[in-house]
Order: sequence, then structure tokens, then C-alpha cells
Amino acid sequence: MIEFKNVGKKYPNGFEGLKHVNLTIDQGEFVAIIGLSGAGKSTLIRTINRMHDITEGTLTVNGTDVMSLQGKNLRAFRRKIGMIFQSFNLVTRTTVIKNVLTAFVPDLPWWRAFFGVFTKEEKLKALEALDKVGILDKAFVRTDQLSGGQQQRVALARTLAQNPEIILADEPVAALDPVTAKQVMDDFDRINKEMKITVLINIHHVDLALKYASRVIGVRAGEVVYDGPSANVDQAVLDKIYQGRQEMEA
Ligand SMILES: Nc1ncnc2c1ncn2[C@@H]1O[C@H](COP(=O)(O)OP(=O)(O)OP(=O)(O)O)[C@@H](O)[C@H]1O
Repeated sequence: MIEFKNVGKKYPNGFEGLKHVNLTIDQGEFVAIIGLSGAGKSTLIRTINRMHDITEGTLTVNGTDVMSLQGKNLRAFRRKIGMIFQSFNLVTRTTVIKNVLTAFVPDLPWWRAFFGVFTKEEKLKALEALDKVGILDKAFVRTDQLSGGQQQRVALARTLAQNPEIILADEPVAALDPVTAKQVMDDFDRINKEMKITVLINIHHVDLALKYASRVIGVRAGEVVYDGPSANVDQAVLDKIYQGRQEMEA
């Protein structure tokens, strides 16, 4: 369970990225975070794995006070939270499987990481993760030969190999065409349902947010202005979140 209690985030320049955020997200939920550019969506999800420090209130993940973590404990905590970015963050000049195997690097002795020595079990786990996102046949292909959608799936497989409890995805389909975006969203959906992994997605596509997420969190100027079932999102809710700048899809 992820719990925000009166959370605030003030950036060093004094800008308030988050204000009075109160949220409880249960294990296994699929949540879409929507809002205008600059509303604070990235700031919100990045506080969960401590990419950003909160400056007010408390944030707990499965009972752990995130701000109390340091060094080894923080690294161990981060291993349970997968992160997916718009830009995939892969090493494109190497093979797909090598990218997935990097998921194990933080747990390896330095020499194994340095020489890229992986056990049979680790290799099987990496292949299994690729199978889960439907690109097992691409395991030994150079990553730069894959389409954008396939590369995002490699990133997803790398995250899955980490065995996460939570996946945070920051605009994961923003760089993809509509058909590929839907395929990647289908992967998130399957992973969420089959593996009971909590999925939190920042997304600009309201139609995809409403189709895939069961819950929508609307952020405006650092504040949560809507939190409820996606089925209850109507034009009035969108007007509140987007200040009248977003039309509901027919
Ligand atoms: N390091 C920083 N210092 C100061 N202000 C920042 C910093 N990072 C982000 N901000 C500001 O915080 C606000 C929220 O940014 P954030 O990236 O969370 O928005 P977002 O909703 O994810 O936007 P987008 O959809 O464009 O990615 C923005 O106004 C941004 O300019």
C-alpha cells in the first residue's frame, strides 16, 4: 500500500511541486495520473521511489517511511519499484537480453557486473521476462533494430526481471503511435492483472487512461483535484483537472 499523508514538495528554488497530497493506493491497483503539462504528475510518482524527496507530510510504501531510507536500505527498497520512462532508457547498441540482464546488476559482486557474468538462472529469468511481454524471439537482436513499441517492451521486461511490487511509468506511451501505444498499455494491463503488480501511469492520453486504469488521479498545480473511478470521469471532472482545455472523447 502506498500512502501519502498531507505530502508537500517544495523544489530548492521555492516552487511548490506538490501541495497537501492525501492518497491511499492499494496493492494491485491500476492508476492513471492525468493533468496538464507541469501539473506535477512526474513529481508525484517520482516521490514514491525517492527520485524526489518530499518536504512535507509523510509517504509510506508497505509501511516503510520512504524518507527514512538511506544507503543500502534505500537501494533495496528501490529494487521493489520498477520505473518506466518515455525514452525507454536502454543501451541500444547491445542485445535485448543484455539490457534485461542489467536488472540484476545491483545485486551482483563487482566483478560479475564488470565482466557481465550472469548465471543460468539469471539468464532464464531474463528470457522469461521477455516472454511475458511477447518478445522472446528478439532476445538476441540488437536493441536498436527494434521498433519503439518493442523497445518499450524491453524496458518493461527489464523491470519485470527485477520482480517489482510496484511499477511507476512516466509517460510510457508518449513517444509511440496509437496502435503501438495500445499494445504497450495491453502489456501493462496483463502484468497488473496476472502478477498483481501495482501500476501507476502518468499519461497525457485521457482516452487510454480511462480505458485501462480503474482509478484516475487528476492533478492540477500540484494538488489532487480528482481521485476516483475512471468510470466517473466526465466532462465536468476533466474541466476541473484541465481548466476547460480538454474535451472528452466521444
Ligand atoms: N527541479 C525543479 N526545480 C524547480 N521546479 C521544478 C523542478 N522540476 C519540476 N519543477 C516544476 O514543477 C512543476 C511540476 O513538474 P512535473 O514534471 O511534475 O509536471 P508534469 O505534470 O509531470 O508535466 P509533464 O506532463 O510536462 O511531464 C512544473 O511547473 C515544473 O516546472
